[in-house]
Amino acid sequence: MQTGERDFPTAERVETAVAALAGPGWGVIDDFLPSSLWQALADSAQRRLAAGEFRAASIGRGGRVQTVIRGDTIRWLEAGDADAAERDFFTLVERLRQAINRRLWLGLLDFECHYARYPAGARYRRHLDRPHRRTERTVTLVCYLNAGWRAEEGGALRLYLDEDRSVEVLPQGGRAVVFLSERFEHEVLPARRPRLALTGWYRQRLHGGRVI
Ligand SMILES: O=C(O)CCC(=O)C(=O)O
Ligand SMILES: [Fe+2]
Repeated sequence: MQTGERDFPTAERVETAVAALAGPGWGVIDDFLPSSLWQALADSAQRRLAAGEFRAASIGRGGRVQTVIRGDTIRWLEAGDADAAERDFFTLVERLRQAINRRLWLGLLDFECHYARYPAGARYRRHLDRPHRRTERTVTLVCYLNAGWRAEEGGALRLYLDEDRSVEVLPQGGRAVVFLSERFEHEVLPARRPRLALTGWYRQRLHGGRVI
């Protein structure tokens, strides 16, 4: 951590995320990232976008680009070329990883994440991040990087809780959503303005295509 202010999320917010996963399996945590950090991350994303580092996202493993299903462009974060804000983010997600493992025994080994930018009108249709345990992805963490988002701008994450219930979460800067990747289908609704997020997954080990 570089500054006291970046020393987030506080133990309380980490605890909220862990309790959400242990209880309903999902949760929304406002101000999970302090404004200094999410704004710095938004700047980093814009810089990487301007440098041409984003690519159209594909579907599934080695999948094809299908913008009807998924219209965002992404840039994976790499520890090797991370800037100061991105390194702070890695420190925070490591803290949460350890807290989850202590409480939930999920055996999370690591974390992969990318920036995702949805141009106005783009969406990501209903899907599961971990279909049939075929991927290592166990816990999804999405952190939003958008200043002053208004409800009428759309772009909510719709999370399907069960057969008849869903919640819609606006991509407000600093807000995080966590959920168990194999349990909750979700979709990104189209927005009226570009929508930026840092999306990541804590992973378990896969062995012969199955989790051990
Ligand atoms: O940006 C979001 O709210 C969710 C993105 C998502 O579902 C994904 O990248 O798998
Ligand atoms: Fe997803």
